Amino acid sequence: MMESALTARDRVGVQDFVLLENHTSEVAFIENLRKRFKENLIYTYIGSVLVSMNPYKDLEIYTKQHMDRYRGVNFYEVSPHIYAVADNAYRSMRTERRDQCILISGESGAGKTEASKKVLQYYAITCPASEHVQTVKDRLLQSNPVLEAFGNAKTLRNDNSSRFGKYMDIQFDFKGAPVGGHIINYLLEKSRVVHQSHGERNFHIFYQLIEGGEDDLLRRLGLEKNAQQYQYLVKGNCPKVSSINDRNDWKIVRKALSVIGFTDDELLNIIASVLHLGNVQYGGEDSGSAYITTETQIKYLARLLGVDGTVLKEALTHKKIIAKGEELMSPLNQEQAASARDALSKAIYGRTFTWLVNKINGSLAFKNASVIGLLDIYGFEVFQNNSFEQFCINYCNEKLQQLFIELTLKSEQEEYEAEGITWEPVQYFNNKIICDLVEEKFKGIISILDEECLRPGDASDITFLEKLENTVGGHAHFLTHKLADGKTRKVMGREEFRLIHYAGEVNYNVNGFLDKNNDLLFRNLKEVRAQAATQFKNSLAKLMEILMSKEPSYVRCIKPNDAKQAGRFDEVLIRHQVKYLGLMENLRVRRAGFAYRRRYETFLQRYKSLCPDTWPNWDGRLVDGVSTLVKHLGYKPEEYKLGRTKIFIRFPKTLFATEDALEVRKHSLGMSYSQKTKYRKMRQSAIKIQAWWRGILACREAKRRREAANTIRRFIKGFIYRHQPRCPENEYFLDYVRYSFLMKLHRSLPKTVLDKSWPTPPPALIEVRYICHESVIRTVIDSSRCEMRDYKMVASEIFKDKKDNYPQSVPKLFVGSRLSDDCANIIHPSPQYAVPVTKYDRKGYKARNRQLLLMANSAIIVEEAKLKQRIDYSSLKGISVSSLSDGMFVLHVACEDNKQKGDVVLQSEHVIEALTKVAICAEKMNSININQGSIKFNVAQGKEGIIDFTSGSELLIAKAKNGHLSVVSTAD
Ligand SMILES: Nc1ncnc2c1ncn2[C@@H]1O[C@H](COP(=O)(O)OP(=O)(O)OP(=O)(O)O)[C@@H](O)[C@H]1O
Repeated sequence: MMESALTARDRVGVQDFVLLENHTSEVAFIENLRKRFKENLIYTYIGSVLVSMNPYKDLEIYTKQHMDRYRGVNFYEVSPHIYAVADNAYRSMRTERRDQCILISGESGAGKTEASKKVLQYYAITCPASEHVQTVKDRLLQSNPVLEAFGNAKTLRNDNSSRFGKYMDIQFDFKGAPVGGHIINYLLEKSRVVHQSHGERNFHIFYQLIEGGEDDLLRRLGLEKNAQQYQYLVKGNCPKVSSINDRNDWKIVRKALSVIGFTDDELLNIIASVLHLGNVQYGGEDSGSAYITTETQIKYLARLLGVDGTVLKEALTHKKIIAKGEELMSPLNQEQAASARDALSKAIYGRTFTWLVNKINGSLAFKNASVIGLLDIYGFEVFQNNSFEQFCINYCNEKLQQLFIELTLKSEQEEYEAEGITWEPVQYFNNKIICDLVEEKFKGIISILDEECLRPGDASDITFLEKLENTVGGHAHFLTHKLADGKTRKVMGREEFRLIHYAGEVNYNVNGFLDKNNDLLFRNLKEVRAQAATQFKNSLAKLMEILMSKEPSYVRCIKPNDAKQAGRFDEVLIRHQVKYLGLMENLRVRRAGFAYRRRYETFLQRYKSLCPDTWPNWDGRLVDGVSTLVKHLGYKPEEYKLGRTKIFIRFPKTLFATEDALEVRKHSLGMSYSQKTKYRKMRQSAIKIQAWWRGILACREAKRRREAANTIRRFIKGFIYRHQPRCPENEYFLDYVRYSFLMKLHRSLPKTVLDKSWPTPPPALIEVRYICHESVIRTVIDSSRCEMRDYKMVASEIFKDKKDNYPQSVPKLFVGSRLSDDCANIIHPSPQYAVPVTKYDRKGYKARNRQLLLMANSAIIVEEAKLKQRIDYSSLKGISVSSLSDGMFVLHVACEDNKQKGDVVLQSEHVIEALTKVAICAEKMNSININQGSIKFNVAQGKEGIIDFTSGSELLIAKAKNGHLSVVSTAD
């Protein structure tokens, strides 16, 4: 639980930044990140935002056990994790029936793709499934390697960098099973197809095909098994990367393509065509016109693309112009032809990518579903030289920040309203002003760019810059070299304009702005140009619309160093990202009012021991309990507010003080319950023995005084009658013997209940026998404890990591009998064990007065008010139970036995214990099925019933609309 981790806050930091005392201090923020990173705690919250540090090493935190730990539990009960975000979104979608989205941002290499993969895996493994669903799950998971092959590349910053923004919808049916998906791609970095910087590569698929492609295939495509042969693959001088195995990846991609349903080789023809296009070379005529010198390439291209070679040649050396209303083909010079060729390559690749995404969407399509969207998009990018791409990416981030602020403020405001707490205005920077500067109609930068492309005359990047100066020159967030003061001029180029984004200043070089992303070929140049940025603006607007309609969760990824090294915390780099991710602004908005809020029951449960009025239990209204508690703790009125269902605490220090007080209190409570019980038992037996001893002593004294004269005679007579029942003749003698025995016992009284060294009592003494009897009982209890320990081992084998409420059963004793909590059942082992249970029928009706009795070596008897149902161990065929934390279980009974009335559906508070005992008594340890989703069972006369299990906030057992028995289990 979040609160319990606070005790170690000095060492491991706080797991929610809202608990930082000085929440406006960037230094404190970074220090907290550092502490946690050092302890491999890569996840930290800012309220409900997850901050994730890339560990650059495999941490053991993504196992099935981890997934189980996060299933159906409250966000704050477990340590921060991407699974908590995934689970929270899933549960909100299920319970509130609202579409969700998870926005993952961060700079290249910060771990966005890994995070979205973890979310997908979480759903693939933990969500219920059917056979049909399995295919969809496979397709969803397999779409990843395909998209990565075509959309990812090795860059200097990340060996597997996504070179496109991705929004993916995962669609779930009414049962919560993933049944479909939909992907939208943004901003594919097409320029990479034709050019790569030093140390970088083209998209993975090219190398995979060349390295891994079968000989036949390569022959058909006219390719050689050598990446060095291809102009488009040699620019970065980096064909091989140690962390990438192209040959293996090829196999994975081929398999994934077939799972998604790509059977034809059309796709590979296109990939090969791009490589051939790259090798098309030009010569120059005297007139300056370009001609093609590489005929082989044209031959392959014509075949692979299914076009006429002559037409293709003309298209690669000419452009279409319209002169005096007539279409004419005008020859290109060598340089123009080369760029036309590259533009064609980019266009082909870009369209293939979109086609691929559409095809994947087709294979995943599903209607009428609830949706969780995953947006994985580059964070703010600031390089030495920033161009059109950075402009688009940063604009996108600006919009996402605007959305974040709007939605966080909105949800804070809504929560305050729902709780009846007055909203206090929050001071924050609203970046709408920057969004407007970029996107406003007619006056915004994008509109000006469109206009410049369309206007007649010689428009250029520089005229665009001038136009910007004239139109938005006075804007507070815009600057150019010309408009800047002397100092700023020194750090700005003449071809640059500066935008003061929410995250900081960025200078953009206008060079190429007009040309970027344009298909130069086959189409009217200006028409196409004019759409470039607007298209992006529109698709971004659509994305914002999609996101606005959903409830968002945020994951902010941070890269700890540029060297891709584990354990290295580069403070400068991290500070930079904290700034560009807007994390301090996030924190400010989240901390504007109250740092901490919890539901009354949770708060009271945790801290009730700190106030005598609320400890051990509070019987009144929860709000009054909390109010009494915090008053007792001395909270000042300005430190907290009580809402309808929650307490709001303004400062972390108030919570810390409470948590520290709890720690002290726990120590003072000291003695555990079991120690106390043991002590009490020992004390009781000592008192009993001492009382006897005192009585006997008094008796002896009296007798001595009264019968001194007869002592010897009585003693002898007593000895003679010693084997007789107590009578006047042996009374004196027996008392003496008893006295001596008890004296001996008194001198060496056993120190613990476990001590078995009781002296043998004289046979005739009833009282002493009783004492010994007790000792025997204790011995039996002890041995039964050993037996219970063995039972615990069996329980662990059956349930550990398989059933959610197994961990809760671990500290609880498995007692001999839960009905009569004394020793009777142990001494008279019939029934051997008894466990209280509730019996349910198919429709969810309960039977009353029930107990499950396990008879030694024979049968299970479910006793009810009117009838007993007996199940012989031999007819018990198996046991089914869900993997969640409910207490339902089904005893499957052989149907050929006519005496039986079908399977028995039971529920127990002590389900782990009950099933362990049943399994052991009936020797069915291997016949317990732990199911996810649902359990089928037989009802009398061959009818069938189904129990569906889901997790939710309240335990509920009821008949569902579909006739099934629906069990909603809670986390605890
Ligand atoms: N949670 C993690 N555990 C272990 N390693 C990780 C984790 N997250 C990221 N990494 C490592 O960091 C590398 C880069 O991560 P990833 O590809 O997810 O970054 P990204 O933010 O998607 O980058 P880009 O924007 O360039 O695509 C991964 O290949 C992996 O080696």
